[in-house]
Parts: sequence; C-alpha cells; structure tokens
Amino acid sequence: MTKVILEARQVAKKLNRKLILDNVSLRCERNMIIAIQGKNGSGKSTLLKLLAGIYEPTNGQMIRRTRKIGYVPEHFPEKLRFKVKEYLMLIGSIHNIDKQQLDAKLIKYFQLFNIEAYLQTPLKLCSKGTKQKVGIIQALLHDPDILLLDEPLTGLDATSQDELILILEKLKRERTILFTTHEEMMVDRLADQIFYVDSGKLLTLNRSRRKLMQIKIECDHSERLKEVDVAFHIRSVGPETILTVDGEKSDQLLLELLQNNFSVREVKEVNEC
Ligand SMILES: Nc1ncnc2c1ncn2[C@@H]1O[C@H](COP(=O)(O)OP(=O)(O)OP(=O)(O)O)[C@@H](O)[C@H]1O
Repeated sequence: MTKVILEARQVAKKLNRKLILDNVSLRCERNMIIAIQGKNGSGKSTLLKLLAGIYEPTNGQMIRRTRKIGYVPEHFPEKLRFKVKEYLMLIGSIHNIDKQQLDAKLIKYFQLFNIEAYLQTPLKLCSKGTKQKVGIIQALLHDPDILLLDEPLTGLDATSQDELILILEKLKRERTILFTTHEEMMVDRLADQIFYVDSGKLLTLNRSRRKLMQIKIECDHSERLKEVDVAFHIRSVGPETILTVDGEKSDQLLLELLQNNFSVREVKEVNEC
C-alpha cells in the first residue's frame, strides 16, 4: 500500500482569473497529521478544496490515490432543520452504510465526541462546538483514508477548542488528518508536519514534531536515576520503568543507563509520553 494518499505537483489555481495558489507541491502520507498555516486570504481553504477534489487545478497535477476523503468545510451548514441523529443517519444512508454498521459507528462517535445529550436537537439550534463535532462525524462515517478539516477551531471558545483537540488527539492514532488553522496550540499538540501558505506559495516549516524515544528499563531505581545527566519523563508500569526522552538525547541517555548498569528492555520511537 502506497504511503502517499494525496499529492499536489506544481499546482496552480486561479479563481475568477486571479492566481490564488502558485507552484504548490505537497504530499500527504498515511498516518501523518499535517497542519497548514497562513494569514487570512493566503489560500489555505483553496488548497484544501483542491486536495478534497472540490476544485481542480488550473495548472499542475493533483493525484488522489483514494476516493475516500472526508472534508469538513470551515462553515458547516448553519441552518439545517434536521436533528443531529437524523442528519447523521441520512449521511450514513447516502454512503450506503449497512444499518448495523452505521448504528455501531454512531454509538462510537456519539461517545467519543460527547454529544449524546444533543441527538434530538435540531442542528440549527446546536452550539457552534456541537455543529463542528457533527461536521467531523459526518466526514468520518464512510471511514475516509484522509480527513481534511478547514479551520476546525474557528468560533469555538477555549473549552470547546480544548475538547476538540483532545478528540482529534484520540483520532490521530487511527487516521490521516490535514487541517488548516490559525491556532498555534493546535499545531503544537497535533501536527507531525507543518506547512505555511504565503501569498499563494507553500513553504515547509522546519518545525516538524520532534521525535521522542521511549526506553524501558527493568525496575525503578529512582535514586540512581537522579545521577543521569539527561532530562527525561519517567513513569512506572508494573515492574518496569519507562523513560521518555527527546530523540536527540536518546543515545546519550542509553549510554548513561548502560554505564550505570541499568537493564534496558526496549527502545522505541513514540509520539507522546
Ligand atoms: N471563488 C472565488 N473567486 C475569487 N477569489 C476567491 C474565491 N474564493 C476565494 N478567493 C480569494 O482567494 C484568496 C484565498 O482564499 P482562501 O479562502 O483560500 O484563503 P484562506 O487562507 O483560507 O483564508 P482564511 O484564513 O481567511 O480562511 C482570497 O484572496 C480570497 O478572496
């Protein structure tokens, strides 16, 4: 299975004869979380619509290796008279999802997104946060290979923003996600790769998420560990102690552990402590 799900090759996009994006190349790889940042009007939404297949490029090539793309626009339809559950059932039937499977998915997502209290509320009466959650659930129902989110935190208060980021943190273990945002916090907490759109050009930021290494040692010698001269995060799991360290410092930590006669059981790369 190829790693690249969507790819833009030297893509340009004109809207009403105005050049919005120019010579943009981007690869979306499976299991990556990609953030697109940029000022208002720089072309982020246009890029997302190109990736989603809503727009076709004026020049260059868009390669979509899947048809299963989940897209959530910045402004989810505001005035739908459907109730939340009714709407999601309708989307499920549009995708021809088997009734039993759909029920199971809805139960899973209602819990994950914590919207059980609003299933019978008409969408037009839901809060912005609930609407955004429903927008993401409708995009997830057909198990997309990639989820494209256009400014998912826009208009949400701090609590709702935090809640949505937590949900996306859970989803990121099983999904490929690309999102646009103005929120640094969202980028810091979620993104593996960061791009910046500036006047229609795409720049890669050298701020890819730092790698963490996890080192399992046999038992907790917390006193002796104090002598190790590298910063790390520590937690105990049964008879084992797990040390998580910045990837660049992992060799030094391993060396110090071995020099201090710790018994190392496993070393692996991880995304979080
Ligand atoms: N249909 C259109 N016709 C002409 N110009 C358009 C059209 N849609 C968008 N634009 C222009 O394209 C530029 C990029 O718009 P886009 O919505 O992609 O930017 P953005 O980076 O997503 O902005 P924001 O952060 O404000 O959402 C803007 O100058 C916008 O006015």
